[in-house]
Amino acid sequence: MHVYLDNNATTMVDPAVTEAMIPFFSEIYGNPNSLHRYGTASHPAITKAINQMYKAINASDNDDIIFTSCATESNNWVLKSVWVDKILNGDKNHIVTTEVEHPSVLSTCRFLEEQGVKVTYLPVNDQGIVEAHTLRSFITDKTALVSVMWANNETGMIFPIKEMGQICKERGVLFHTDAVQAVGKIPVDLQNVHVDFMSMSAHKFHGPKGIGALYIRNSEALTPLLHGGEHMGGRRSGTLNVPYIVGMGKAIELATQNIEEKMALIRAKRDRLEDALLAQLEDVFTVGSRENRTPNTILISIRGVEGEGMLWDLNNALIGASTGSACASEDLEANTVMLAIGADHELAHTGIRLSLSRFTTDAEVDYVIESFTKAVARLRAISSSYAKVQPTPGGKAAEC
Ligand SMILES: Cc1ncc(COP(=O)(O)O)c(CNc2co[nH]c2=O)c1O
Repeated sequence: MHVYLDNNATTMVDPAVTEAMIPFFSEIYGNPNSLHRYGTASHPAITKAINQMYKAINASDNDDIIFTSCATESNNWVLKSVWVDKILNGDKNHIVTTEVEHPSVLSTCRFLEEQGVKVTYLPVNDQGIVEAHTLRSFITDKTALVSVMWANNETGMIFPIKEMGQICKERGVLFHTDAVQAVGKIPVDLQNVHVDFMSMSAHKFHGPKGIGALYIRNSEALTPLLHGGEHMGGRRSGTLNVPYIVGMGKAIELATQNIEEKMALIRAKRDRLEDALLAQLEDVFTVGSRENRTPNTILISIRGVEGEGMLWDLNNALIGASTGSACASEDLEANTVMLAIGADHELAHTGIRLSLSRFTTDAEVDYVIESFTKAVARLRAISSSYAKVQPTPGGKAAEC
């Protein structure tokens, strides 16, 4: 049985999305900027996709939603262009973000530090999130932007974006959220949450890879990252990727339709899997409370079992998962998020991320429970470092 449980990395394109995209590869393929019929023929589909995007996040007509090549571009665009607009050409010099952002935010912030920008990386608590109130003491009159992810890609932990957006609004500071792991997984209602910029990525909710978007509230001015061609009203140049725009619109419509019902179905499977692993294995714990986690994600730490080794054992059982930790040459890097929440270095090497989707079946969950527990037993039997630790009083290793 093949089981794909790495949906936080990327998802399968929903067959209905593929079907919607196909006509725009070889039937309606004109350049949308062309004035002739072959170009204008794609306009209704582009308009429909844009409307699907607006509806899915409850954006208002005054807002902009600009298609990009990916969320990495969207994140780079906001950070670098706020730097140009508010720091190079303004009186600000400071950006606030968190320690556990995606590399497309963290690496861009480190680049900006090399250009002289002051960047504050907010620490996370033992749940892996930043509490909203801590933001207040780090915002200064020189702060140009606060950038905090809506949900973390490794833990699934959901950040208090509504509260943080309110603080930024009160202080007159621009607020960006990388919502890649939230859109299509949990409700995102921008009439109810104040953000100035929001990054999205289609391949996280069963759309194609290579298309993302940036939401801009009230069409806020933002220097383009890409110039030339005046596409998207001059906000982002480059010939529109019509099939992928159509795909993103269809995917976000499907992902957000009856989202509460979809969340409940995915959460039930995730919780059954998590409960079984915690019940059947000793010296394991999962990161973060389920109540404050995206419904599809488990980050489980298995004492005495190297994450990469577990990954390959699962791979041999035809199960696709991830560790979240990057391997560098023969030295494995510890999971940075687990280090950030306070796990010791040994434990931070043992994280396995399991991320389900609406296509995950009960039979697949049963197969993963059986395969996962067998793999742990096999690897612990040959582990030189695993010494059965005394279970915490009252039984299993506590949830972190
Ligand atoms: C929070 C977050 N932001 C940005 C990105 C980048 O999006 P893209 O540029 O459209 O691909 C990712 C991809 N996250 C992951 C990619 O692989 N494993 C992951 O967790 C992400 O999880």
